Amino acid sequence: MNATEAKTWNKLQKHLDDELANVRIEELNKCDKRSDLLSFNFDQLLVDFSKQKVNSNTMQLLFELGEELNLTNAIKNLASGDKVNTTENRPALHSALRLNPNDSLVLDGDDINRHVQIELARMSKVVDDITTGNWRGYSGKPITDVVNLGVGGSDLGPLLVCEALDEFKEAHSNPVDVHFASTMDGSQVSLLFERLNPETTLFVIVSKSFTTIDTLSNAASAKAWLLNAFQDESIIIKQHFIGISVSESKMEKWGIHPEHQLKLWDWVGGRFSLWSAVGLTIALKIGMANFRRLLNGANKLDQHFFSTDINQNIPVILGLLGIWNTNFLNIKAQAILPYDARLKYFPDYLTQLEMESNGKSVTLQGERISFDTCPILWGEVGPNAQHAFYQLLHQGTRKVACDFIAPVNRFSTITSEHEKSLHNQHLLTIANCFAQSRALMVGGSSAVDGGGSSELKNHKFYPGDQSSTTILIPELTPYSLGQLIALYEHKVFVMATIWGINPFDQWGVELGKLMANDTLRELNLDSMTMCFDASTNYLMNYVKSNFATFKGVEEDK
Ligand SMILES: O=P(O)(O)OC[C@H]1O[C@H](O)[C@H](O)[C@@H](O)[C@@H]1O
Repeated sequence: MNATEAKTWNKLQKHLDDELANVRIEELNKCDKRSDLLSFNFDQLLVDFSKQKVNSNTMQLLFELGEELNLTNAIKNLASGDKVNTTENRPALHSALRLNPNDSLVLDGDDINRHVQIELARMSKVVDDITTGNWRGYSGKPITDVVNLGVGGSDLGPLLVCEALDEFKEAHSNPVDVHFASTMDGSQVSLLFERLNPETTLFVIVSKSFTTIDTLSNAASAKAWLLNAFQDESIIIKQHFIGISVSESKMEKWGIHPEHQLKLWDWVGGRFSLWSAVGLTIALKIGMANFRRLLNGANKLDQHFFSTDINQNIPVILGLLGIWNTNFLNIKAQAILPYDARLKYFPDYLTQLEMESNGKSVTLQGERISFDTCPILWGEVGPNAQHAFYQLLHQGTRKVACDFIAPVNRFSTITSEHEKSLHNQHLLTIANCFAQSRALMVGGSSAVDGGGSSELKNHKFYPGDQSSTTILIPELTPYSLGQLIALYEHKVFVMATIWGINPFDQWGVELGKLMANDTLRELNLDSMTMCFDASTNYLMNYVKSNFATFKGVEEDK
């Protein structure tokens, strides 16, 4: 059944028109009992939905919509390894990557947790080898720097977690610095080549498919850079490259030594893969024990998602409210606003997670859909965004749903003046977080109204009534971060289920890649042999005829 054909869909529309269309969120918050209905506490998470434009009837109807569209069943199917990724005919079992070591999950007669645990043990050995100084570069020196070469899901997850958990850096006997290079343009690797020492640099080629040109071109440049320093290719590849992929044969073909190949499985989507060996750089930075804590946090949230009734299920509610905002309140944009600079990559991570998963317009049955799916999602560290795009949130013409995210405790050990000052900075940040969500809700003009004529007052008027959710964690730790990420993973699935789309494929990224092949071939020719469209022809001819150096160079074999 198409979402809009659900009886409850129409009921929700009617409920909005009858009960809420002319009610401001601020009005709804005049009831003290609101938090009983809309604030949810689970383990490390406090999720407060009370600044959403809903009342108890809305919630009831949203749960009914979930029932009508078989949400509980869909969750069960996801958890048990059904082939929910229908266009690729496979399960989506990222939750299996964070099972407890003694759990079992049988798929096609095979306990897949056994494979997961074996791979984690292999990953742990690699971490040990590197961080104890056993792993040596070509000249016999221990590794000092590890570069993650990957893009999309093979970059954003590890990057987010490494940046967020920098304070959990483990004191190894041979500590290493981790770096990330993703872009195909070579800018990032070229900077690293200037800074790093080839003797002590190890590259981790992370690519689920091991065909992604962005990553393979960075890897080729890395290999060339190393060979420039030391000419024995077999030693360079063996001692300076690790591969992480589903495809052992492709890693093999590239030359990755079998012991330096770490594996994931095709039932892990790229943007859900940080929990696997794809998280090697995370484990190198924070240690295997902390990596396990990250998995445990996510696992705890999985258990909540898989076993809690939908009316108490936090990812379900987050997803259902996403549907309400998108399809009923007509809110087409979602801002992610962490009030902690350690979470600076969280908006980028969620941009891929949500937009690549749910940026779809075809149902699971292959029919075009007639309603909106994933909103445009973006974000920035909240306090900085206050000085950048909050103007639009407060006074623009568009509705934007906002997620405010903050750890409650920070800088709480106070033994010196500067720590006291840092602690106060944290309180200031939390005050801003709460004040901004409130200002977005209540709006008004009085507080900043300096008087003057009525025309002048307009520019000081804040319409308010912007919907937001506030998510608090006690503090940012591997465990709480695991829960936070898993919360959004499951929210994405909930929204996809209601919309009836497949969140686990990404066919939309293929066309541009194909076209880039022809384009590159033509750019390498002296004159064009193919006719593209007028605009592209013009651009191609412009660069070819005006920039003499603009052509490919033969790479040394
Ligand atoms: O891990 P890889 O196979 O190299 O894929 C890297 C990324 O590129 C693809 O084009 C997809 O858009 C992403 O979902 C994926 O994470």
